[in-house]
Amino acid sequence: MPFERKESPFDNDEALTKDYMPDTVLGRDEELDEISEVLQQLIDNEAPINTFIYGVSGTGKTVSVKYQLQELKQGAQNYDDISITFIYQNCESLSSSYQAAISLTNQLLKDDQYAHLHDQLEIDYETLPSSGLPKDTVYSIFFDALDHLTYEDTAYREQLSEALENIDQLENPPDLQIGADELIWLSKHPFDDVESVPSYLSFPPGFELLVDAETDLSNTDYSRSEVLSGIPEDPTTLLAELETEFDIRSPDEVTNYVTVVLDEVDRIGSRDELLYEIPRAQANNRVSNIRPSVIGISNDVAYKESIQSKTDSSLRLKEITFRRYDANQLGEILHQRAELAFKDGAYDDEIVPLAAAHARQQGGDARFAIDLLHKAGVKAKNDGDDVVQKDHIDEANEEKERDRIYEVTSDLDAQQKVTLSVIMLHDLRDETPISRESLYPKYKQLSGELLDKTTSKRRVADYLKEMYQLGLLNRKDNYGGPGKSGYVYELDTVDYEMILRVLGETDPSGMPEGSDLLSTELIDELESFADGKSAVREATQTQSSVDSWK
Ligand SMILES: Nc1ncnc2c1ncn2[C@@H]1O[C@H](COP(=O)(O)OP(=O)(O)OP(=O)(O)O)[C@@H](O)[C@H]1O
Repeated sequence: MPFERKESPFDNDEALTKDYMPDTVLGRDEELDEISEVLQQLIDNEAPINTFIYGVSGTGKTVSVKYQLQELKQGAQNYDDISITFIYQNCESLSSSYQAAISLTNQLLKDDQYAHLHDQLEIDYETLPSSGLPKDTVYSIFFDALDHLTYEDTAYREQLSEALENIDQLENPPDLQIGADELIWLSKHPFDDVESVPSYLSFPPGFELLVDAETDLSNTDYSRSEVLSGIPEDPTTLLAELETEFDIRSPDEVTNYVTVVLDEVDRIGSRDELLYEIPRAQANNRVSNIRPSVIGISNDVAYKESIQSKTDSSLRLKEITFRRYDANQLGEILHQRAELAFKDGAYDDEIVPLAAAHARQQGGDARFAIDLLHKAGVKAKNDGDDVVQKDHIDEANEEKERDRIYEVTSDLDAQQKVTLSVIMLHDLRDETPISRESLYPKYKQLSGELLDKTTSKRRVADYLKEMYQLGLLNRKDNYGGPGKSGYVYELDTVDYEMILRVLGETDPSGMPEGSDLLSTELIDELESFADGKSAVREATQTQSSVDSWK
């Protein structure tokens, strides 16, 4: 069938993608203020504050930080005594500080605006290899790179190069054969103080001889005037003259701030020393040209606690907490996105509060809310509907819930899956909620038959607790006296089809080869349940599908 363009409710579906950067961040006034308080230090040219931002998923941490950094960048343009550089790193796929340092360094090495680093770091690589280098080497390259993110190395050099091209505008222009890099270098290394010249600098012939011989050229073939013909005798004065004539701010008058943002920093786990090394880099003499600081972002509460135990007051670590969105805030965010994403009149206004309510139930996750709108739009398009309606949102929500449950369930190991099948069996027999004690005999039997081994009641209690924490099971208090489990369990969302799919998968970890977890007993019970359902259905003439058994 030839492809033909479909009618679509979308005007700009980009506005519902995960990397879309909104013009305004809604409903986060307090949090934005707290971030701006931290960043204000840089505008005020005062000691930077290190920050740790915590909040559950989708509470707008990343978008708020990025938004405020943009604002700060704009604000900073009004002040020429500060230079501010940010580096953003998502640590999602990194498992140590070593990897984070490599990734950050490579990000800088790949960035055209920092092309000077390739010369200045004097490393043999275009980018650092992902493994193989000693940790100390990686750290020293990384901090060296940070130390070169300065005004002098960027804007100043550019302006100076331009000034040198127009040097004939000076009253007494010197006859120069060197560029901005050499001039800056010379101004810092008077001839009698020079050990070696970096390989990336290019001086006229004879310069190195002059350097080696210091001021005495008697044993060379060069005369001093010959060598100095392309080199200013007093580079410091020439620089000062160029700065004044061409209105260039001297690097001595500029403070360089470098802020490293480590998003999802909990992913680098316990080997997270970078988070502490960056703020201390100046005190530990790892950098001398910049004032470094760090912003760590995480949604892991356990990580937040570990940070608190590792930091002391010398770190000046300010903590900012992002609260969950309420339904109104989610509604505002969704309204903003829906207006951008959908064509005029292509969505029913009711979808916004409905999607907000669903997302609120998911813990106030804005990412979930926006994705719901996107999925609903795609559903409307595929159904050939001009307008996105409430039904599309509900369907999208169910689909997302199924995906979520499938994801967590398929990660369970074989023992946990057997426990899940036992709960399902009891559920089919109307015997839930059920206690650990009551389900243990069936667990023991099925686990023995299917997996050839059983575990203790205590382990089964652990499985139940884990599945409760994953949101697969509901749990109620049912204290049964000393030594008895205090809880009873039942399935949270009863989607037998999905559980069967997970149980039927061939290779869950811990399974003997060639078997699956669908016990004959479970299948029989399910069949009689389905028969019962169809009998009820026939009797009541309802249209419910076999998929929604319960
Ligand atoms: N206040 C807001 N205004 C507009 N868009 C928002 C707002 N909050 C979140 N979003 C959007 O929701 C999505 C998730 O936000 P963000 O990535 O900032 O959350 P997060 O708290 O960093 O989540 P995680 O911890 O999972 O990384 C993004 O697409 C973002 O643009």
